[in-house]
Amino acid sequence: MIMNLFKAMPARAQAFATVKPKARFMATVRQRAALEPATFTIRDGPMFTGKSFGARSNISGEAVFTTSLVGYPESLTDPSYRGQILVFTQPLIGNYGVPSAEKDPNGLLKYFESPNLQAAGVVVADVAEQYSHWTAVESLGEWCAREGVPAISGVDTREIVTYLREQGSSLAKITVGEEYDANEDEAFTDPEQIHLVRQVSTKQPFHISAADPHSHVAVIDCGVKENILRSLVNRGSSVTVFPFDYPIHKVAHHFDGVFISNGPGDPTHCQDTVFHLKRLMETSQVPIFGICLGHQLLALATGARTIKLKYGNRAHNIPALDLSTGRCHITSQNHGYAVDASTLSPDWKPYFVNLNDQSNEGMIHKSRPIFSTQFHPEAKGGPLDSSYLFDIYLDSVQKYKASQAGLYPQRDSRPSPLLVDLLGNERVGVQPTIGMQNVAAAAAAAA
Ligand SMILES: NC(=O)CC[C@H](N)C(=O)O
Repeated sequence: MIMNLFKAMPARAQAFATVKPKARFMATVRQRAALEPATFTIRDGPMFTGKSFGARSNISGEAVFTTSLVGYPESLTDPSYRGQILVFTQPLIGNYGVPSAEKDPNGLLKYFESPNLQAAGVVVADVAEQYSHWTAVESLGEWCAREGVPAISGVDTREIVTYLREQGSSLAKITVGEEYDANEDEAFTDPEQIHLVRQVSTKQPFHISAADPHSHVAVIDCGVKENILRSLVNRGSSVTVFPFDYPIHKVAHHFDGVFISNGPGDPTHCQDTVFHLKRLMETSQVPIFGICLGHQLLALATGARTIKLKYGNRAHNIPALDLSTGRCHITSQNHGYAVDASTLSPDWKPYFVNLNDQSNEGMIHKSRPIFSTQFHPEAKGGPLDSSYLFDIYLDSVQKYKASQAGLYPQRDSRPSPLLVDLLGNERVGVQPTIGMQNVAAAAAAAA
């Protein structure tokens, strides 16, 4: 083994000598940038000094932690992380690099959950500068720098996470450069004060056709993960994706099902969506499925309440008990809010419960095909234990479609050319994340 390593060395040295001068120069620039000091400061809490490996800019946001071991490209492109500084408990992050924004035959991103890096900042104990994977096109540091997202390594993430567990999710900032004066701070930006869904939702409807569609679902985009669209389209349902505040109840009769996506921030910011969902359930029998923020919005629409958890659940291995079968599923999660199950109205019952902290993990209507989950059945990253929920949903969608055949004979699963031919097939006008200052500026500009 040792002999093999020695044998490999001259070959590596030789390979480096053949690297083009420009590439060598870029590598040196990157190395220098990587050596720059950076700080991670928690408001009213400790400050940690480390090294910058991302963009040379300062940001602030809500510091949250994830205990997921893999899946950093998926997590960091999940729009639900918008405005958050993500602290990884897994100590070595970046060793398999970052894939490309390549698309699949349906026009959906193959490896990312949205086109851009969504988190406001990244905190790791140890970043891998060398990476290796067949899908990788760049390093985590190169990606963060290109996307304008600051990142810090060389800090004790155990201490940070212990603090966040004890104090709860906290406002924090990443500052890059030699001099840091805690007193000269720009204010800590609080993403809770910003309507983050408005920033990540498509500005206009778009359409993705399944190859041989059996149904057509309307998706309310609050920051939809690409794998939710893949999960529907690959199971044979075309999707038309609507902005979060689109009056969905006015167009629902064109569709066989309505789906409510995940998304960032406080669910109570989306009062328009909540009102439209309430009207939808009053005026239509259409099957509805909601995931994460979608679950919280559906709950608000039925009159239930949401609460903020101390530090949330962000992991790929959280046990959720299906109360209808007694089976436990290992689930992928990323949320800071939860539905208060004690406020569910009599037509509803809890569907799943979290076996770690007993928080609500889903609800189901007692007689209609409407349900929602706090966890992510589409995973990415995470286990696919609960992906069968998409099958249950699409079964009810097809049943509903059959029951409507007499009422709407003109409707077929190839959506009306009038409705969708004019639509594009990707998210429209969604801003990349370029640090929380920019997120705040964009919010001010949009107001
Ligand atoms: N993944 C999500 O949809 C997150 C929902 C919501 N923003 C929360 O943090 O609870």
